[in-house]
Amino acid sequence: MKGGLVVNATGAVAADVLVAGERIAALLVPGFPVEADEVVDATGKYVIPGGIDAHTHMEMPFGGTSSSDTFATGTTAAAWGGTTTIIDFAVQAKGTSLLSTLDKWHAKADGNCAIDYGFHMIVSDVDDSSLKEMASCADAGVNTFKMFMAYPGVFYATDGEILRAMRRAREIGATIMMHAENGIAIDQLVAQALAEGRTDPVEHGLTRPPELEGEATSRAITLARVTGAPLYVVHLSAAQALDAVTRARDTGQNVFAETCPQYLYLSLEDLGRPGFEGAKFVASPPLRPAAHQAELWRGLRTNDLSVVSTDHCPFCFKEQKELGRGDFTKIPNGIPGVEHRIDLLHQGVVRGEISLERWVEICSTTPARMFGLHPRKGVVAPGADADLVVYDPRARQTVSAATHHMNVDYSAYEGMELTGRVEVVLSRGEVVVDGGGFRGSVGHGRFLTRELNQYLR
Ligand SMILES: NC(=O)NCCC(=O)O
Ligand SMILES: [Zn+2]
Ligand SMILES: [Zn+2]
Repeated sequence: MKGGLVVNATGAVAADVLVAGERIAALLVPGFPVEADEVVDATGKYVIPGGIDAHTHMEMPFGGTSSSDTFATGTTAAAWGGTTTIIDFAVQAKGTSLLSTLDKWHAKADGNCAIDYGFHMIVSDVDDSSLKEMASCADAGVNTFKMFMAYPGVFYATDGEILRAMRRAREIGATIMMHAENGIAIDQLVAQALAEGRTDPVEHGLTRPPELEGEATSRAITLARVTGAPLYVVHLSAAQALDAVTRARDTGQNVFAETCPQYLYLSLEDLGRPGFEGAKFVASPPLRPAAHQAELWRGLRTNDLSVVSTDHCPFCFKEQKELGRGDFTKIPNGIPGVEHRIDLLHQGVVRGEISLERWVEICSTTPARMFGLHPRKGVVAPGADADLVVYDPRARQTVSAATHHMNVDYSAYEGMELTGRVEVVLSRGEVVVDGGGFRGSVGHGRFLTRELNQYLR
């Protein structure tokens, strides 16, 4: 790979990148003579480590349907967008074991991914047997466990259950990931809305106010402090929640948080689009009033938000979001985005919200460290996997469902004009995307057993 500007979280340098097999062999002074079978011209472009999307939901069962990307289609779309690793959520169905859940997710994903992948585990039953099995999951390379303070009757865990799981996480060196919304209070607001005949998609946002995300985030932080467990707050959307994370981090507590592109670029106004259009934007936590966005960008700059993941959870507008016409509570929750995270965050660089290095850090390096993949992933350096992206910072593109590769019939970012585009993508040394074409193969992606959170060492 010749002529590019190699951008790592630690700095940018003009260098040629020599790949041998699946790994990066050397960074060379530009033009240093070397024999190579194939040369990728990166002149005038950035060479960055492949993106790591630490929060996706492929083929995820939800409300009687399933998210519309399979591991094959979703990981292919991710590759198009410069993401070379995903970490997806295995979902424990109530009454089943964590290890059988892992088997189930392996059966879906193994041999079907175009890029490398790992799993987190959603714990739905907090009982003696699940708590015991958390250690076996960690041994199997899955040491991050998501819990929900929302969705009573489905995934919801009580404070007592959260406390127990956190104690166990602390014991085995695992991290608890939290969906922090006060689901009990939300259910009351939802019941009131339905009783008053308020059924449109915008009600999804109005019945999940940001204060209830702030409250749940504070509570999760308190429980984590009491148990000494590290906490990773997923899909943080509200300024109130960010305040709580900032305060905890200022005291030195091991609290980390991610946000998602939808919370940086979309707002409650989108949920309120005319007719049933708003259903395209239903996810939990909901999109917030636009004023929250500046706070989230601030959090990304100050590292109070450490990671940007997509929470990619696509449901087709025509057949799946439709399930909630006339009752917003039945709209499957989730927004597609795995293909556009790198490009959307690059707009932050273009607008001066974040530096070039910070873009790489939040999209690749920190997720690699947070989820035990560094230095194999997340860095352009000798010895690392040759997961590389040649990024053209000056190309222009318009996002559209007509041209995206995700298996979903709409784009939440339809018509958005972006500066910058992924040009070439390598996954472990194989060219998987080259200009206008996909050259990868489903089945190339390997399961990644993950080590401990490297911020805790
Ligand atoms: N976020 C969302 O609405 N759907 C995916 C499941 C989750 O992350 O809570
Ligand atoms: Zn969640
Ligand atoms: Zn999610």
